[in-house]
Amino acid sequence: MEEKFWLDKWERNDIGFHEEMGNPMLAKYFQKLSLARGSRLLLPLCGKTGDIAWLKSREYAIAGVELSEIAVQQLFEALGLTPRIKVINELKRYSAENIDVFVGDILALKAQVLGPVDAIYDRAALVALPEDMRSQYTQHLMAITKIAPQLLIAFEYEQSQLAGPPFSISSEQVFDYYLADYHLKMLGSRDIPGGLKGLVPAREVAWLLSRR
Ligand SMILES: C[S@@+](CC[C@H](N)C(=O)[O-])C[C@H]1O[C@@H](n2cnc3c(N)ncnc32)[C@H](O)[C@@H]1O
Repeated sequence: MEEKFWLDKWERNDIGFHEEMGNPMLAKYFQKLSLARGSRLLLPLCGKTGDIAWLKSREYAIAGVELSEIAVQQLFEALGLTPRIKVINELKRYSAENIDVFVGDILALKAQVLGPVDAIYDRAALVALPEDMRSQYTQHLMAITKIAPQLLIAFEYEQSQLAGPPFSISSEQVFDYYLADYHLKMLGSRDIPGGLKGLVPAREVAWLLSRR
């Protein structure tokens, strides 16, 4: 997907993927990451997800990365936080207590700029990227986090029935991207009520990725 595709979506407020109240699978499976309070989580391609408020209210620290500055402004507004804003090379960093969100392409985020993270929470990030970008994304994500454990939430559906994004990610694809570096466990799945975009039967699948 071109950057413009996503920036235009945020301009038009065409954000059907956004879950104001957060994702139910986060609440269900978060404890599988076994993180101590105060741990820092990276949310790649974070949009303005309600998951951030859920995590912050439980005293976890957040690092997010998002292309759209509109999304990041709206996120800080929703959290009731006034950001400190700093330009760091091609990125902008919006920060407040226990939260840093980088505005720009995740591929431009370097490990030293991100800082240490204890885990990754990927909801609708891997599935947002077309196949030809995914290996670069997964390799980069592992490189900047030293292969931090992940809770990954992906969609599975019959790809021929709908053009992504979100794209369908099969178990085989999850293995292809991550099996060399992580132990993979499918934690569970749920049918999307009414189907994806109300059109195609689909399920949301939660995976736990633990460093080998
Ligand atoms: C499907 S949305 C998911 C957002 C969020 N994870 C959620 O659950 O609501 C994908 C998001 O990734 C952002 N995005 C797409 N490509 C990106 C990139 N290369 N770097 C950073 N963010 C990106 C888009 O602007 C969009 O907000």
